[in-house]
Amino acid sequence: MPDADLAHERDYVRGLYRRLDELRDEKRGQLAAVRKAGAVGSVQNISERDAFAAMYEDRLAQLDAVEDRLVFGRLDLDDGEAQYIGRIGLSTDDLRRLMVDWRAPEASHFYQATAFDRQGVRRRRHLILQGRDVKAIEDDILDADMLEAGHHQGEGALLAALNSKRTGRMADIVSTIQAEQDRIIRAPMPGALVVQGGPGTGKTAVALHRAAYLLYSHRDRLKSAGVLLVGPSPSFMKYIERVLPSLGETGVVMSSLGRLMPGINAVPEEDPRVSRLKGSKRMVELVAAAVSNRQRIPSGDRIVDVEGQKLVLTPRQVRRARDKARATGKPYNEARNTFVKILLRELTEQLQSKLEASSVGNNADRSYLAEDVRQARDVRVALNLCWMPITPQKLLSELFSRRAILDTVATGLSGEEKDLLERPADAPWTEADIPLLDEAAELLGEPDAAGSTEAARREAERRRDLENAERTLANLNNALREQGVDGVVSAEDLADFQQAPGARLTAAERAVGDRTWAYGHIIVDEAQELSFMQWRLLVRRCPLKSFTIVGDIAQTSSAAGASSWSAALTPFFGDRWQLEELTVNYRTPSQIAESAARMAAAAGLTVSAPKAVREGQWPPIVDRVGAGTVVERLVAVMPEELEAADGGLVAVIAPEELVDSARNALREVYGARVGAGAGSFDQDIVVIDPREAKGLEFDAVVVLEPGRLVDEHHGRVGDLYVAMTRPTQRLRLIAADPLPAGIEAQFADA
Ligand SMILES: Nc1ncnc2c1ncn2[C@@H]1O[C@H](COP(=O)(O)OP(=O)(O)OP(=O)(O)O)[C@@H](O)[C@H]1O
Repeated sequence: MPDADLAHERDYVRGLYRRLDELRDEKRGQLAAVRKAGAVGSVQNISERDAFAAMYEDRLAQLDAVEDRLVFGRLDLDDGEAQYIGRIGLSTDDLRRLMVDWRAPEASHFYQATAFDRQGVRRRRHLILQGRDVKAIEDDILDADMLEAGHHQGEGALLAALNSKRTGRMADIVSTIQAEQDRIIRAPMPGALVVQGGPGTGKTAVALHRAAYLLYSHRDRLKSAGVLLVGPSPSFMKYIERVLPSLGETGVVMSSLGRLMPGINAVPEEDPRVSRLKGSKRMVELVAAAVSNRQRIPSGDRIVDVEGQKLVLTPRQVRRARDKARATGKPYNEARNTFVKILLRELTEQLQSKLEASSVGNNADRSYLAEDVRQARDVRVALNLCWMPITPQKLLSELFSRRAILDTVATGLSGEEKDLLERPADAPWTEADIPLLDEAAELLGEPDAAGSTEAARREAERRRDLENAERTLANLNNALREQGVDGVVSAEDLADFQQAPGARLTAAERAVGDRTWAYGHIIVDEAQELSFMQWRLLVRRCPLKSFTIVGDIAQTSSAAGASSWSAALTPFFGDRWQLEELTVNYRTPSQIAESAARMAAAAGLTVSAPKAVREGQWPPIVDRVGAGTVVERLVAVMPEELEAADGGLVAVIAPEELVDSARNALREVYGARVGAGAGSFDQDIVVIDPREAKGLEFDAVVVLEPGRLVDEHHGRVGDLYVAMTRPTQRLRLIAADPLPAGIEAQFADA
């Protein structure tokens, strides 16, 4: 009987939360005990205790993170067993399984089974929770025989999720992952997987759940190498930042394209021509030329004074030393050490012969002379002029701010192109500069020898920690097994935990600060926006080329972005990438989705127009208004939009030049309810440009002057397509300028 079913599920779910509480108490107790023991005992004991404490903390954080909707599904199987599916796996003390982690192989049936392909499942049940209580249950009966037993129907867990109000933060979809999405989430890790999908098909959701899945199924490898997730902008990263923690995963490094170089926080590049040029393959040659240009052969002999003796440095000597140093194949700053050593030795020999000849220092100690040469200011200046140690920032800032250098180095660029590259030395770095800085860093290597020694020292220390870790691992794993945490600790984990207290960093934390970190897997969202140079940077960060690449070629708005996957990826992956498609739009109601697709098609954009999963309440609305009154109309219609959004989020997406006036006008009426753009999605009205809107979604969207978003001075068709596909409920366009062709035809009588 249905009500008895509900009572049973409530009871079971109460039991699961009880078990969760028990585990939390247990961890808290263990943590307190370890902390109480304090920092006494041998170094080995203390570091072991630190390791335990850190692991208890991590496990506790994970147990706390899964509180909300801990369990969401149940499968009734052919063999009569009932299997509960939730955010983590839970077992009793005597290892009887209470709930299966959604990422475990057997949980895939929850997402994949259909009436045609039951996969041993008779009934799939969705448990809809409110707090810790089961509010409703919904059944998909896959085995017709079960229909007789009666079943629970509702709006459908998926539709309920899709119709819910947006909060400005993305939520996980773990309870309603659809079969085509699940197949991608669980695809094997090696190689490059490209997920193409139109707007709202769940690409971002799939990317995030795949990160959680890979961390679960390849924990050993990924826990030490880490996963990097790259998105287009800081506001987008903020939008998605809560999803992985809600899935109990905190070990993913999330970065927008402007933050991929540690220590630099780049601003967007405003000029599309600059983005295009700085993103192009030609920059590889330019940066290499800029580096070589820093090695100079003097035009004539140079006299250097060492302790009153005149020594000569000839162009020939310098050339020979340079060639030998280059032949080491080391990066510029590291090869410089060889260059300097050779010339110091030669100058020392010269000094010695001079002293011998003048009989002043016949008995001079050679090492003492070498020190004299090394310390001499003249020598330092002369060597620096030939081969200056340099940082990537200095290299590029001088290249772009001194026309004379640019003219010498950029031989393949036109005058107009060089104009585009020129910028003041103190201008902030833009997103387009980041891959060039990275390219330069790669060619330059460590800026000074001390740095590389430090890196070597850290590595040696880590190797020692690893050996220690292996010794204590057996011990630790036994203890953990007693706590029901199985197989999660590797020697690497322990080595990380055993670092000195200040340096107790997870792989993710260490990776963030290390440009040369090699990730185990990289997930790229909105990947259509990436330039050649950005791809080059990312591939360098994952030498194994294990990538998940999600995006929609039709939504490209960056001038340096891709117009085909093959063109973008072949230079890096050859033909070793696999394409998967997502075909259902979960965000935008069908009337709006179709209107956006017709607009895009009329503008010549090839779109993969996904099938919308639901009908909306409203068709798109178009307001034609008189010149100069767009903002006025916006203010006039806002009450209607807010009412329709019913407490949800309303976004105004406007061409850049209208953003400020629209925001100011709305602020006069709505004050602090109006968000200031990127990262202000806690307010219920936001005014943004299409670039900031990328990847986000809102209950209602008002687009100002859609015609301008497609005109090539302002943006690309992709921008309007992005703007029109952001709403989950309602779309309004306000235009004084002519409407784009594809829209004009649809709303001829508007
Ligand atoms: N299986 C699902 N269950 C519930 N909600 C889903 C599901 N798949 C997608 N969604 C929801 O649909 C919306 C769109 O998803 P998402 O942002 O991942 O799409 P996208 O393909 O990245 O879109 P775009 O390319 O337009 O930015 C989100 O609100 C997401 O939570």
